[in-house]
Order: sequence, then structure tokens, then C-alpha cells
Amino acid sequence: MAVLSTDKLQIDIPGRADGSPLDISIQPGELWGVLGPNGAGKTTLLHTLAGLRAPRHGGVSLDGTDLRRLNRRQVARTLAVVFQDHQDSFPATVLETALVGRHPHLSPWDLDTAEDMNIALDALARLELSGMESRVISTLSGGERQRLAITTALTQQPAIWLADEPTNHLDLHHQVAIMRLLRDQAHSGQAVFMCLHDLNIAARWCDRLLLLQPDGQACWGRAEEMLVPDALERLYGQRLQVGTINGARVFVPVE
Ligand SMILES: Nc1ncnc2c1ncn2[C@@H]1O[C@H](COP(=O)(O)OP(=O)(O)OP(=O)(O)O)[C@@H](O)[C@H]1O
Repeated sequence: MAVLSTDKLQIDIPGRADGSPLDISIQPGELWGVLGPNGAGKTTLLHTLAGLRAPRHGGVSLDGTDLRRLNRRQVARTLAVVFQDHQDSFPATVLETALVGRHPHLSPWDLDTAEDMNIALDALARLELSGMESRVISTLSGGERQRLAITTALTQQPAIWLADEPTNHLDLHHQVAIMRLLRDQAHSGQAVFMCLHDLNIAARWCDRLLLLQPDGQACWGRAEEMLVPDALERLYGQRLQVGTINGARVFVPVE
């Protein structure tokens, strides 16, 4: 278990004024969502939390240690990132790509063990990719490639997940499967922080939400307190109709 926290963090978007300083603490067991329109800075925030981008001000710490004082291997043993896009430079197979998740746990010249292989095969099964182990990743569909990215993160066995639109490219069945997987991770003590565009996924699955405006202003809190229709309409510049199905709020954009 691990805690990722920010101290007066301001993300660095060139040409943009400083936004709200973020003081958040992503705790074991929590499922966070970040909502905001295109270009608001969700991906920039996620990359800053991962230590892949320098903050403009403030800092990010992992279990109380500033990320800048940890090397990437130390960070990767605890924290997995699921990126929005997958740039595949090498013609790797599905199994090789899943096994990349074990690299932070191996010494530089160690080979994967039988246990690493079992972890990867279990993760592939969980993501319904069994039987595709020897396929070259360039032959996968968009949804299969997305599920493989999540498989690699699962193989990494992180305490903290940072996922950029984890339901990207997925059909409805797989959207639900991925959200259940992430919720199960949270229930077993991991922390999950993800960028989202779907208000209904946010309402159904997230405990905590951060709303990010294009001018950098932000607010955050318990999901039910953040899902205020007026505030969401202002955030997106879009009128919404709000209903309730089985106790869960449902948001439908209207013309
Ligand atoms: N290196 C850069 N130089 C200039 N502007 C940048 C740079 N990187 C990102 N930006 C800008 O920063 C803003 C935030 O981008 P970011 O990808 O974080 O937004 P987002 O909220 O994730 O958007 P989306 O919902 O479209 O994925 C955008 O306006 C983007 O064009």
C-alpha cells in the first residue's frame, strides 16, 4: 500500500497562468477520477503525478518522499501508468509486452522467472487476452491494445494506478470489466487515479473526483458532492439532463 500526495502542486502548461494549487492525497482503497474538457490539463496532471513532467510549482510525493528523490525503478515498483496512446516502436508479442510489467521487479540482467510468467498469464486471462500470447502487438485492434496496456500495468502489481482514459477504445462489456478490475484493485488496497470523459462512469465508480477547468482552477472532493449538474454544465459548456437509475445518477448531454 502506498500514498501519492501533492503539496501545492501547480502543473506546467506553457502559456497558461498558474491554476489552483493542488493539495490532494490519493490513499489506498480510493478510486479517483479527473474530469474536465479537452485541453484542461488532465493528462498533464497525470504525467506530473507520475514524475514524468516537472511541476511548475509544488511537488509530488510517494509515501512522503519527493518523487524527484526516487529513481524510476523505485517509482515503477509502486506506481503504474496506463497512457492514453500506445506508441509501439518494436514488433513485440502480446506476452512480451505483458511481461514488461515485471521489469521494475527484476535486476537489469535477470530473466523472467516462472512466477513472472504466471503473473503475466493470469493478467492476460483477466483481460480476456488468453490465446493471443504470440500475436505481434501491431496486429491488435484498438480495444485489444488498450486491454494489453492494462494487462501490463496489472502484471506490474502496482500499489498506485495512474490511468489516462482507461476505457478508451473499449466496448461496453470491456468498459465495465475494466472498471470492475480497477474497483477490485481499490478494494484490495491499491489506489487508482484516472482521467475520464464519461460522467456516468465517474458517477458509477469513483469515490473522489477532481474537476479541472481549462484556466487551471480546480476543485475536488467526494464524488457525490462534485457531481453537481450546474457545475458540470459550466465545466463542459454543455447542457445536461440528469436522471437516476438504480440509485445511480445518469447524465445525458442535450442539444
Ligand atoms: N509541450 C507543450 N507545449 C505547449 N502546449 C502544450 C504542451 N503539452 C501540452 N500542451 C497543452 O496543454 C493543454 C493540456 O493538455 P492535456 O493533454 O493535459 O489536456 P487534457 O485535459 O488531457 O485533454 P484531452 O481531454 O483532450 O485529452 C492543451 O491545451 C495542450 O495543447
